[in-house]
Formats: sequence, C-alpha cells, structure tokens
Amino acid sequence: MKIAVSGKGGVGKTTISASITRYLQENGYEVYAIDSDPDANLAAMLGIEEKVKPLVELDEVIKEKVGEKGGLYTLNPEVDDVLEEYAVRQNGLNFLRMGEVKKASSSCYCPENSFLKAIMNSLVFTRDEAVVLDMGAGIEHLTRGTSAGVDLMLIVLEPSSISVDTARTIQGLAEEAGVGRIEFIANKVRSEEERSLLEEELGSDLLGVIDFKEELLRSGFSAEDERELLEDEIARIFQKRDLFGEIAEG
Ligand SMILES: Nc1ncnc2c1ncn2[C@@H]1O[C@H](COP(=O)(O)OP(=O)(O)OP(=O)(O)O)[C@@H](O)[C@H]1O
Repeated sequence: MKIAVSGKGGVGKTTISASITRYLQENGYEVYAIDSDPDANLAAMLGIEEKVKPLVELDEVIKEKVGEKGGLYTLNPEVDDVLEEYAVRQNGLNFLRMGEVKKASSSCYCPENSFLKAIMNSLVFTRDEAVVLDMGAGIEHLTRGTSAGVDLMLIVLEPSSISVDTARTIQGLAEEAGVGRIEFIANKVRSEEERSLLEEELGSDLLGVIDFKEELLRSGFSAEDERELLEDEIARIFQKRDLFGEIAEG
C-alpha cells in the first residue's frame, strides 16, 4: 500500500505523515517512511537521529534493478542491500530520505521524479507493507509518472480558502494522474464554525478533522512530542474508517 501526503506549505504534512507512520507501525505494518521534502523534519518527528544517505543517489541502482524498460522490483527487508545502505531501520520502520535535488532549471525535478516514479511504480509491496511518502509542498512533482502507483493520496489543508483551493488543485492533478483514492484531512481547526464550514465545503471528501493544538504554540515541545500530540487524532480518524484495511483488501 502506497500512501502519499500532500498539501500546501505548512499545513501539517510532515506531522501527519509521522503520525500515520507510527499508527501503521503499531498496527503491525512494515512501514517505509520516505521524506521527499528536503526542508521537512520527518526524521526528527520519528525520533531518528542517524544520518540517512539520500535516495537521489539511488536513481542509477533502481534503473539497474528494474532495467531500462522498467519492470518490477520487490524490496526485501531481510536481504536487501538498498535498505541496508539507505534506510534507518528500527522495529518495522524503514526511514528513507529523498535528499536535496539539484535543480538544473527551475522547472526540472528530473532526478527526484525519476526516483519517485521508480519507487511508486516499480516497487512491489505486500499487504503488510506500507509506504508513507511525505511530499514536498507544491504540485510540480504530481505527474502521472510519480502518482500513478499511489493507492491513497491524503491531502492536508487548513481552514483558509487558499489552502482549500490548493487542496482542490492537488485533487484534480491526482485524479488526472490516476490515483486510486483521494481523501482530505483538515488540520489546525480552531472552532466549531470552522469545522462546519469545512464539512459543508468538502462534504464526503473530508476524511477527518484535527483541532488546532494550542500546546504547540508553547516552547519546549520536541518534534517527537509534536507527532505524539497528533498521533491520537490520526488513530481516531482511522479507527472510525479503516481506510488502510479497505485498501489492503483491494
Ligand atoms: N494541529 C496542529 N495544531 C497546531 N499546530 C500544528 C498542528 N499541526 C501542525 N502544526 C504546526 O504547524 C507547523 C507546520 O507543520 P509541518 O511541518 O508538519 O507542516 P508541513 O506541511 O510539512 O510544512 P512544509 O510544507 O513546510 O514542509 C509546525 O510548527 C507544527 O508544529
């Protein structure tokens, strides 16, 4: 199962990706958490301190494994040299980092795209494995190639019309790209009024709502504390609707 978390900058994608990663891990999945945003701190939120080799270096290796014409490549957690070299692994969690992509021109995301494409389309995962991809803000990377293999696109938004508009744009691109399921999570909701407006606006596309956590405004919160705060909310959303189970069942 491949899950991508997207949305406008700063809406909470990384915190939500980290919470989902832990939720899935606690529910018995082998999780591959991939940080595709060079500015994000998914590692810190998952309590990972080790340096992780960036996956952009792996582009050639993937091409070699799947062949120039494409093909399938199954990551094997027991023996895989790729995981040994590029992942930090602990108890059912494999943390991978995309790394900084040198942009040849402002519109070229070639190495990142080709790797994302390989990982999303060529890698085969079993029912007990889940990929959680924390996507960078912006929509340039949302092409057919990179999104076609995604089973679930979670679009995070805040209660603002700009954030809702961006979410709808991402939804359109993801639909065009052939993503199987697309769901919205509204984060940082401060009042019943905001909640009702979002419910009205998004209808059945809205999977769940997470309240604004005033605690996070206080200093002294670590990245892990931050994730823990949202983890219960994520558990509540996915206990109400077992989307992961539905996807695994096909
Ligand atoms: N429910 C919430 N209540 C209050 N603050 C929140 C909530 N969720 C996330 N935040 C805060 O919002 C900020 C941005 O969160 P996060 O880094 O997860 O967003 P992002 O979408 O990944 O950002 P970027 O696009 O910059 O990578 C963080 O300071 C985080 O603590």
